[in-house]
Amino acid sequence: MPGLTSIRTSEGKIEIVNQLLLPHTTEFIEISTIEQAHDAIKSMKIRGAPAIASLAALTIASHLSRALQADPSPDFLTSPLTLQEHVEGHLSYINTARPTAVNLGAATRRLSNILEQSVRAGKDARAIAEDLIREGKEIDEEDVGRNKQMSRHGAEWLLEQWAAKGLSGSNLNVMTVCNTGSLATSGYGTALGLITHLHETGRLQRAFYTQSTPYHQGSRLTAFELQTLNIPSTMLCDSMVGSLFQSHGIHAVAVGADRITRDGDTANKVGTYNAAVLAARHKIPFIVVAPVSTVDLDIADGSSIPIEHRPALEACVVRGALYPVRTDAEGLKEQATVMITPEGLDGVYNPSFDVTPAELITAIVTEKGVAVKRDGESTFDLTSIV
Ligand SMILES: CSC[C@H]1O[C@H](OP(=O)(O)O)[C@H](O)[C@@H]1O
Repeated sequence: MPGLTSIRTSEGKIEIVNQLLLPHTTEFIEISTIEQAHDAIKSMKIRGAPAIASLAALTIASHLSRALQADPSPDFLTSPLTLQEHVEGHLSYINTARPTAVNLGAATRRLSNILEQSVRAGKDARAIAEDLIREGKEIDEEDVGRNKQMSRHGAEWLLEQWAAKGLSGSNLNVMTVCNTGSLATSGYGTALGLITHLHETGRLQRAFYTQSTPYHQGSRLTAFELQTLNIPSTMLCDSMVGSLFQSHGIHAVAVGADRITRDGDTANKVGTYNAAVLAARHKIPFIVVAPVSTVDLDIADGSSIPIEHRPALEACVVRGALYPVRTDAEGLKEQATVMITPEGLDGVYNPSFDVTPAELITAIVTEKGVAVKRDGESTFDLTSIV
């Protein structure tokens, strides 16, 4: 059975599945403007670093396709420079939707570079728009093949590690955090793609995944994907990772990434750092699986990664009721939304990501291959995989 999908396009129409409602409701929403794409990303109707990059790129392409077909043509198609100003404005705007995942910025920079090259080449506005449309669609279309490549690289590397330990015949138990499958990408997935590849090649014993609260990417999305793919899986609460490692033979932890710095520090769903510390204690290989577009060579280490803090309310709802309950609970919903004061925190700490230092990461996998640290090194040289 094919995997689930985050985005679908037909006759120039873009639709996303509203991931806030999954798995109990599968509702597709049409995205036809940059503003709608921005809202969908910011409100997490669509999420996952590669998926939000694909939506941004496809929305720009769709916007320009409609402009080329409009009669009369919109003013911004009057000249290359008016087009460049118009598109750069949209790229800057969509880039503000969420700060941590670098893929969104990588996609908008790629479109900006094509725009600049086409303007410098002396092309007319319509030809430049056509270049941007092609590139925007390419950013989405290339994702699935890239994910299958990195998944194979990661799975083969992991099997080699265990074969070297005399476990060549064993199937593997792999734990993951959050959702990094088809719902987080344009298809197949990254870390969940590695798990899928092991399953497809008969080398997976079982997938384990954390709930990944408060959005529940694990219990709502990863669960849905693994069950759809008929992959044997077990869910655990975020606080149970240590207990799992104490009581079960886990052969690896494979996670995605939202931003990987030059030295290999990695921002990913909050709870990833906890799992990395526990994996190190239990000597379990910890693998990051992500496309090259997630690597930010402009940032030396994790201290410079912007960490998104989500609205307090998103962490305060349990079974439909609001928590933490305060004795002065008058208008708690209003209080829940103002618990994080402009000056700092008051009552709810709700970062969406954390940073795992390179020293806790065993391998980083992209579509170009696998990088490991040199003996005695605590950071990576990612040159061979970017
Ligand atoms: C391949 S998805 C990468 C990354 O994105 C997720 O975050 P979110 O659900 O908030 O967009 C999670 O950190 C995944 O590992």
